[in-house]
Amino acid sequence: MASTPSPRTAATTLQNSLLSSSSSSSINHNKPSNLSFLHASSNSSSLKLVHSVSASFSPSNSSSTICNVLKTVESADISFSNARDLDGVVSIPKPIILVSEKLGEAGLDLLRSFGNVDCSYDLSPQDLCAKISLCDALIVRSGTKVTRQVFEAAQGRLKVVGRAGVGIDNVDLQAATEFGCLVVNAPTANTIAAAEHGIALLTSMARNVAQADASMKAGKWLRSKYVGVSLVGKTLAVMGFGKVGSEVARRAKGLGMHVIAHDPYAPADRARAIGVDLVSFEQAIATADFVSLHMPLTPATKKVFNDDTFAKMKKGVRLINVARGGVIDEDALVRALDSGIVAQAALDVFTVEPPPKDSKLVQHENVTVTPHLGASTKEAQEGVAIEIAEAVVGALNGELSATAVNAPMVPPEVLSELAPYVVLAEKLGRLAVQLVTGGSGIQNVKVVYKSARDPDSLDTRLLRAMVTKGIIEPISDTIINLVNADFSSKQKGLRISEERVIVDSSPEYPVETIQVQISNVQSRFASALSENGNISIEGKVKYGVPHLTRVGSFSVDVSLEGNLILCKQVDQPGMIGQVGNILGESNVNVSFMSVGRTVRRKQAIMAIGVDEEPNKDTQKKIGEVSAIEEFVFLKL
Ligand SMILES: NC(=O)C1=CN([C@@H]2O[C@H](COP(=O)(O)OP(=O)(O)OC[C@H]3O[C@@H](n4cnc5c(N)ncnc54)[C@H](O)[C@@H]3O)[C@@H](O)[C@H]2O)C=CC1
Ligand SMILES: O=C(O)C(=O)COP(=O)(O)O
Repeated sequence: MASTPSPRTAATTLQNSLLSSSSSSSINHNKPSNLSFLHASSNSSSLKLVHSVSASFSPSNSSSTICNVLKTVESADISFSNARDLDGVVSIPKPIILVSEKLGEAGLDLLRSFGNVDCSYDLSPQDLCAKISLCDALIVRSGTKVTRQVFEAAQGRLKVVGRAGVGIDNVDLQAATEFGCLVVNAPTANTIAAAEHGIALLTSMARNVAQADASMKAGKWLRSKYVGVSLVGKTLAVMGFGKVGSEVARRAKGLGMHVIAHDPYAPADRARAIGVDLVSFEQAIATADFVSLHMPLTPATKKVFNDDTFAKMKKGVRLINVARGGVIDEDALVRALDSGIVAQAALDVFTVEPPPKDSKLVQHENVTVTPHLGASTKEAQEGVAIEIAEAVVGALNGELSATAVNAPMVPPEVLSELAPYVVLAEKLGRLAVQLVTGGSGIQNVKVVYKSARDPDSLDTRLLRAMVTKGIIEPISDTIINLVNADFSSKQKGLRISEERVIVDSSPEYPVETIQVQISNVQSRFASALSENGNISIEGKVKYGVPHLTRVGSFSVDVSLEGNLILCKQVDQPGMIGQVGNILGESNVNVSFMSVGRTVRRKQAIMAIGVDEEPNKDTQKKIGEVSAIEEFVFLKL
């Protein structure tokens, strides 16, 4: 027997729907597809995995506006097939995790206990693209470039990229977000290793350790050539006062150095606490004897050390870089070394890694180099491997990792509480879009949450993302999830606004009702228009199950499971029987029925939940019932 999932499982299942998997009608437009994936649905107590869904869809222009493709949505062929094992539980194949660079054993063990791990080091970009469509997760260090091409080649399967380290400049985050792929990193485990390497480079550079060692090994004994400089009392400028930078500062203080730092985002009190003055960029570079770089590589920091900046430095300054090669204009550094502005440089990182063998910078006699070893201690690599394995496994389980780089962090307890509302939000979005007449064009959607809770304590990002998913996923060529919902809606020219209305009910429940309104469109079912001319549907969660409670200005009450027929009719006896008979004759099973009316004996809306899709003939017969003014069949 299928057991009732625990709240944790429920939250995880929900997160899968939010993050890692497609839901009931996810469709890959790029090629007709037959996909198997998890679908979050609800029963009275909690969420269950219920369906494997196969969907086929013809290609469409992904840049088309919603109006151009609504007709296609209406004719999409979506078929459901259960994929349960003997216990009625969906069997899920183990995820495939590609590890493209050396990772510590403890992390690999953790990954192996969860999925099938493919350690393929030194893949060419072409080989990576060829493999990636078979992988659910990819773990990299700094050597693998995770480009847009990689996400394209993944064809929607890649759910998470784990960066076993800090810097994510080798991952195209924009592309990851567009493709709905979560990126997580391991930001803490290599901090000390990087800081210690920075100090190692600082001290060995000051005393010419590497050069002296090389010359002795070449049979020389050059004591006067390698006279060094002392550190005590010298000024060190730490550029980027984050995790590594502050640990370098702490250690340099211990060496008796005067430490200043530049970081536009660092709090002054944190610097002051370890006796470091935060100063401007200009002041830092103009006064320092040693400059140590610890900022990330971003568009703002690219080549920030260039001819102009070197010209402003103290003559004879010494430079250490354990951050990223790209923050330095390397040609300018060679010029600064040649002119003596920079007396020495100690570099662990390079614009291109490995740098060309004939690199003037690497070969320069006043430069000490290491091949990106900052994070390479046994301890750091074990720590990083565990940190990233946990983050990737969590992400594959649908959890939103605390180290997510391109998605909001949502605590598990919030996810668990919102679980049925998230399903409701997606279904309302899916219903609302089907009520729009093909070709009308959707630009403005408003989601109204009625809740007894203080608006500040209600996190609606998940709900908004799921309404968005319901609306645009059927016409999108990518899976929509929490990572890419906002991006995808903007790209399609869709403006989704939100309103929170405080109601006088129990704050025990996060949301009383969710209403989805679509304005300035025509509807296939005129009764779905409210007084102000907007398509408007509203739902609520009852006993854990999402229900449709309002269509236009009519109240209804039907569980949002299976499919739905909405009929507008004259309010008169016998209507339920007539329509029920027609459906029964064609073997369409009715799961729920509800009638809502505005004025007695005048007009009513009948909402009928059906397990199967009525064929054209059956739909025609319903339309021919004289008291029925209009009706629409909607897929949930
Ligand atoms: N060589 C190696 O093996 C390693 C290199 N790293 C690199 O070191 C860098 C720092 O790492 P963490 O300290 O862990 O990161 P972090 O995020 O804790 O610190 C980075 C700091 O740089 C600051 N920053 C951003 N833009 C800046 C700017 N324009 N000017 C000055 N400061 C700026 C941020 O406010 C932040 O405080 C990263 O680029 C990372 O990739 C980290 C670990 C190992
Ligand atoms: O964590 C970082 O940012 C690093 O640069 C470490 O890189 P690596 O994992 O050793 O290739």
